[in-house]
Amino acid sequence: MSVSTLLSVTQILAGAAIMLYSIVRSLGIRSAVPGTLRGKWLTIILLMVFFFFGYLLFVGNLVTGGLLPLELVTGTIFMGGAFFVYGVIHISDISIHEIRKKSTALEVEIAERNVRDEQRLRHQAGLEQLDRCTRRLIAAAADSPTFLETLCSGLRELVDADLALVPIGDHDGETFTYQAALGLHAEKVRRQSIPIHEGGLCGWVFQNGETLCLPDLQGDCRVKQELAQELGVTTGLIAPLFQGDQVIGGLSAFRRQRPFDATDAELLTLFSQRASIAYGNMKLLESLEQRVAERTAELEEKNLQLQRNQSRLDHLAHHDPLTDLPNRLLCQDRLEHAMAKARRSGHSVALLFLDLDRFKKINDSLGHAIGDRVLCEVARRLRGSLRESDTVARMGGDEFVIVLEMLRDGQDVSGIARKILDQLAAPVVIENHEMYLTTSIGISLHPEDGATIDDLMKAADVAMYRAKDAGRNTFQFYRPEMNARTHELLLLEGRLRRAIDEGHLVLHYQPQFDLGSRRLVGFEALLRWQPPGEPMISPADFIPLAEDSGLIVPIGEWVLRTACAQNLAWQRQGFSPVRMAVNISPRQFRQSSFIETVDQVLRQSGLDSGWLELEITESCAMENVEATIESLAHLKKRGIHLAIDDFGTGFSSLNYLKRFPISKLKIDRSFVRDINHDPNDAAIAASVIALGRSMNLEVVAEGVETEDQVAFLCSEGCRLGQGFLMGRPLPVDQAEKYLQAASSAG
Ligand SMILES: Nc1nc2c(ncn2[C@@H]2O[C@@H]3COP(=O)(O)O[C@H]4[C@@H](O)[C@H](n5cnc6c(=O)[nH]c(N)nc65)O[C@@H]4COP(=O)(O)O[C@H]3[C@H]2O)c(=O)[nH]1
Repeated sequence: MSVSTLLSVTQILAGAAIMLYSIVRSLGIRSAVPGTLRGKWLTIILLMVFFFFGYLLFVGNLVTGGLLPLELVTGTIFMGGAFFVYGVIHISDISIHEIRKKSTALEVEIAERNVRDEQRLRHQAGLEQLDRCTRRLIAAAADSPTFLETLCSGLRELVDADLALVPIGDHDGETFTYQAALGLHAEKVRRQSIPIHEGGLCGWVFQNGETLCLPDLQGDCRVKQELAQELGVTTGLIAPLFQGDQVIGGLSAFRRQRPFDATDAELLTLFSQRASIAYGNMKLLESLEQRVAERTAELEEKNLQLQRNQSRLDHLAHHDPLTDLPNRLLCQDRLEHAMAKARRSGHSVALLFLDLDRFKKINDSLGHAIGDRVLCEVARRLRGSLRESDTVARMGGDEFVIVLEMLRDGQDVSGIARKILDQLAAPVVIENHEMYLTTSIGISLHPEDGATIDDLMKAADVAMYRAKDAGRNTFQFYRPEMNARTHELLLLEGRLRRAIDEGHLVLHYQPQFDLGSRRLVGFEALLRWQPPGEPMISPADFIPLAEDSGLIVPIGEWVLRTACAQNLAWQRQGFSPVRMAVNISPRQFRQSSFIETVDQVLRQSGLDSGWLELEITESCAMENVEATIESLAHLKKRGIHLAIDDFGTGFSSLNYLKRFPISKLKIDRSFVRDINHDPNDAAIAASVIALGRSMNLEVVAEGVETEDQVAFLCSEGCRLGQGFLMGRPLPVDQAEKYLQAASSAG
């Protein structure tokens, strides 16, 4: 066999083997072709070369008529065909494999891309949800509870949790409380306080301040397994809430299925960051609001206080602080309204002016504290006697005013005035002191007695003085002629002032005797007002006026000076010295300069103080007893004699009497007058005499007009007397006759 035949046979056999292999492989047997042949393009090019070469050989053979042996051509063609078959089969095999491979890779890629897309979508949706939740949070930032509830519901929606919890750290720093809880068994944990170190996942976040995603709770030591089982949750996610660097709470979410993943964790982290800021803002707002609320409350309280103070001030401005009755201001206001109403309705208004009789004595003898309580009691009784619509006001001191509205006639007023007198008649008992009060009431009516407040007040005042003149404890309606009397008094005051300046005042002297021996023992200086060409004016008519106007002070000093000078003059004329008694008015006695005045008068006149006797009335002595005792002591120290005048008419307390450094009591002439006819007067006179004797005091009976009176007085042991029987008050020249008689009698 030739080489070419051998080559052809070999080619045919190799081609057949390759074809067989390719066919078998194409039937499913894995290719054992070396990897280098697997290159698709290389295989096709090789096939094309072999096939083309074979074709050229074949065509060349045909054309040239057989340049090459047929076997070689056939073998080459067969070989090329085999390779072609192999190539085709192998390429298709390679392509299918590659396609399969690529398709798998593509599937994986598509799956991955889907997952990524899904995650991106979920992330995107989560972000949108996050924005919505954040907006809701900001909108809900009114107060902590609302905020935390909104936060919790946002958390639940954001990560689709079955249970959402918002633990917030407590003030103690040791515990936290589930301030909000939503979802599965939320009520079990809501408002529960738990120590941080026992707080499971929530406790963990307080300690670590990080987001923690636990796809599977089971077996994790940070989780309270029993609780997780009880709640039926399998996966958890928690993120911290911060304020500055400090963890102040957390957002925790749990699900029963579908483990939480990184997207959830990322969303929750973002949400917790925003929630931290919103929570901080809310807290700031809350504290601001609280401060505003506190400040507002403080201001409201201050405003209230201001209003209370204002109304208290208003009240004080219009009420008497002692009795809480309306004061003068409010009274005038009410009177004005009442008058306006009366003008419209045709009714009358009555104004009652009340002045308590002798209230000063209570005040002076029992002290101001008791005096004040008496005034309160009077206020209470007055208020109780009248209708609610009537006004009772205190004008000051012991003066009260009553305004009665809508009256038909004066008859109504008389009834009310009587009722008031009756009400006040009941004794007032304060601290064991039983006091009997009376009052004098002056009444004026509108429109009859005055069109203005001033006129009405003046009219009621004038009527009140007439009630006093009429014996007190009564009421008087104003009458126009009363004004004339007031006018008269005003004129009198003017004239008295002129009388002092022009020397129209003179002293008369009334002798005082020893009733037994009828020996002259002294004189009492008595003031007289002698206007030129007019009848003499009685001291009883002008002394009260002088007392009220204060003129009594200069007048009294003049009397003292004149009486001392006269007594010394008589002594210098050679008459036997006698004592000169001078009346001292209460106002004069209360002058702080009184002792000084007496000293000065004695010094200037040169009269020995032992020949001067000062008389103060019983009521004057009892006004401010301690001051009286002190003044009397000073006078006594100077050797001046002291006598209590009008004894028996006042309310002397024996306790005080024995403390007065006096030497004489003068029985008031009202008791002496009926001494022989009225057993009461006789008893009083006898008692005063006995009292004087027991206290080692001289007793002088005033107003002795009959021998019977002398006999009675002597029988009771009264040594001294003064009266028309033995001598009237006389001018100097006539008084001297008594001195002459006494001197000549030796
Ligand atoms: N019916 C009657 N009356 C008699 C009798 N004996 C004396 N009198 C009057 O009784 C008054 C005695 O004076 P008095 O009690 O101190 O009462 C005095 C005294 O309180 C006061 N008074 C008089 N002069 C002064 C004075 O210089 N200063 C002060 N402060 N008061 C004076 O005026 C009051 C009245 O003085 P007078 O009118 O002078 O009235 C005198 C006198 O005239 C009598 O037998 N029958």
